[in-house]
Amino acid sequence: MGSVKEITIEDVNVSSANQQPKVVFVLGGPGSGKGTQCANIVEHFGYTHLSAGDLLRAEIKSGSENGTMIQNMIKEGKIVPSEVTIKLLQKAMQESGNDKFLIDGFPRNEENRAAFEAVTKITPEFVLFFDCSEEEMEKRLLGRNQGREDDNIETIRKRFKVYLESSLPVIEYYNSKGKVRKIDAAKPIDEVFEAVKVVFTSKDEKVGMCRLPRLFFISSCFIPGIFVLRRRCSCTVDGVASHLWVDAFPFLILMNTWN
Ligand SMILES: Nc1ncnc2c1ncn2[C@@H]1O[C@H](COP(=O)(O)OP(=O)(O)O)[C@@H](O)[C@H]1O
Ligand SMILES: Nc1ccn([C@@H]2O[C@H](COP(=O)(O)OP(=O)(O)O)[C@@H](O)[C@H]2O)c(=O)n1
Repeated sequence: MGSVKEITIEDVNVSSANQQPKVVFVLGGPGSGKGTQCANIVEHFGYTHLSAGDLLRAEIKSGSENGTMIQNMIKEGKIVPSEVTIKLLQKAMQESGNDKFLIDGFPRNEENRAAFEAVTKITPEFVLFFDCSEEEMEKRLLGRNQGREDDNIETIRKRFKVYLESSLPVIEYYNSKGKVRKIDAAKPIDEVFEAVKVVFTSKDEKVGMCRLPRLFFISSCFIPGIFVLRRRCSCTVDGVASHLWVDAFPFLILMNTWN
């Protein structure tokens, strides 16, 4: 742990100066489908997927000095101290070369949340919350077959308890700030992704042309039309322009609100 230098937000690779990395937290119970949907989001929307659990498991494998502690915590379904997980996340962000991140399975408790915001000064764009019943999650975890030490019924029950007691309050915190985008994760994988796509392409989340420039852009398309109409109708510029504006105004408003 001591070998990882303290990284600040300035160290994280961003596409342009003074621009904060865009972070989406992906939360939900164990087995709700976070990892599965993150893979789809990466493919369609160009994010880098950072799974806190995967980073911790890689840290165990690397033989780091924290390995045994992390392994014991995961076996017990407990939450690893924030300091460890945040350093792994920061290092992965720095090495990615991207500026858009899906942070999956983090923050898992209030300590994770507050420490991340304090250290990185990053607040998430939004929180993608996969809502699923325990019964369905248990079935999925027992059938996951990835050889995970924590996918046994005893540890699964402990993870559910930690999720209810520590992770749900974090989701509630972001909900009170209007940041939660809730997805019904009990549906089949394709249907869940359809709902996810709606979130990522909605006009509130999309990074695109903002309203005012868009209005000017659309309006400017009408200027050549005014001259064509004027020639055809041989009437004054003012006359044609006022006609056009009156007729086109509702259309322009519609275009400007449409994504
Ligand atoms: N919508 C779904 N319906 C059925 N099975 C799913 C669905 N989403 C994921 N799974 C399966 O459930 C298991 C857990 O999914 P995973 O994405 O690893 O969950 P998480 O990252 O939230 O723990 C995997 O075996 C995965 O293939
Ligand atoms: N922020 C995090 C994320 C995971 N973890 C640990 O890693 C385990 C597995 O997390 P995960 O996100 O890979 O898997 P799921 O429990 O979501 O299926 C958790 O049960 C915790 O023990 C943690 O301590 N802190």
